[in-house]
Amino acid sequence: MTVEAPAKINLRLAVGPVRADGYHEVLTVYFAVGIRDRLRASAADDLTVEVVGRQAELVPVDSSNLAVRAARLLAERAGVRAGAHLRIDKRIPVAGGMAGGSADAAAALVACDRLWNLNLGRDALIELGAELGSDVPFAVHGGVALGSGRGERLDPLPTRHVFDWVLVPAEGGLSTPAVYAECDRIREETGWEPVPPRVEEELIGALERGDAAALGRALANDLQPAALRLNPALEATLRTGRELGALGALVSGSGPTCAFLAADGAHAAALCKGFAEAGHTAIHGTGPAPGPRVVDDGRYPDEAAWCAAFPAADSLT
Ligand SMILES: C[C@](O)(CO)[C@H](O)COP(=O)(O)OP(=O)(O)OC[C@H]1O[C@@H](n2ccc(N)nc2=O)[C@H](O)[C@@H]1O
Ligand SMILES: Nc1ncnc2c1ncn2[C@@H]1O[C@H](COP(=O)(O)OP(=O)(O)OP(=O)(O)O)[C@@H](O)[C@H]1O
Repeated sequence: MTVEAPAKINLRLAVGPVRADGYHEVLTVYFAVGIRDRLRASAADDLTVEVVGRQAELVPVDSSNLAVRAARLLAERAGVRAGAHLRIDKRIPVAGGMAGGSADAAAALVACDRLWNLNLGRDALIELGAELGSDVPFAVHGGVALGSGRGERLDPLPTRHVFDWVLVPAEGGLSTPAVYAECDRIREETGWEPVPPRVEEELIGALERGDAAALGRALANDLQPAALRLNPALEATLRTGRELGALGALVSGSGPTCAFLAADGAHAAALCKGFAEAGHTAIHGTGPAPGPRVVDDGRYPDEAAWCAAFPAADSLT
């Protein structure tokens, strides 16, 4: 059973006050982008994991792996034996703010649900996902959605439009708790008055209309100042993208991956070329991408529909 699951960008990440449970109240526009990890689950007596691919050496292969935790939780709740060997092929930057671990957890939920013939359905898997991490429910959901609470409560935001992104991973990762803590420190220093998080109408309207220029102007991330303070080199990456003509530029989630919005596929290819000349790796990804999909022989079962909905091929420069 092989499943591919996409990465995410937060088009808007509004961070409110810290709650009693230590999490921050957020309002965020999640957007699934077509850079995917692939997870194969095969029948086995115990639960084991191996990781191959980009930055595989940075991913734990013990019980702390988020995909292993997901499979174990699913087995517990369904009352079945947790028997599976998981093989993860990483392409999503690790600790990059693109929810790679959450994508693997979502892929494991979908793959093991099939492998163990549970047929729990997507809503039940989304609910289980919330126990694994704030981003996991969206990783199961895919597409575009408004996330609230600590990010786990989802309202779909349907859009018929495809957007082209250029993602620039950074050297090293950033720890999500460390970035939220830095955000708190900055707020304390600057005397921030707690306000509930909100998402601006301009961004929702631009998404609905497929207006990439307006969407580019509306992108915003409240964690960005914190990510920039922890990794000042990102400032230059964002500047390079703007100088190359990106419609919008921001740090993705807790960073350090930077996301740049392009007008179309050709513009994205030109931005990738510009970044490569400036010495950066750049990845072209389109979206909104559907959530985790079972793949068979490397092809999506409904590939014709998939290609019609998401015409531009995702490519690695
Ligand atoms: C930055 C984002 O990726 C934006 O979507 C998410 O907020 C992070 O989601 P995630 O990686 O799934 O994070 P979790 O595993 O739920 O939480 C990790 C840590 O991040 C911090 N955290 C996370 C989510 C949230 N709403 N407030 C927080 O303060 C907490 O310190 C928490 O202990
Ligand atoms: N399957 C997994 N893939 C990647 N990292 C994992 C996985 N399981 C556990 N981890 C650990 O989780 C840490 C965060 O990884 P991840 O790639 O999910 O970060 P992230 O993309 O910044 O997360 P988010 O965007 O949800 O905040 C890694 O440093 C790694 O040690």
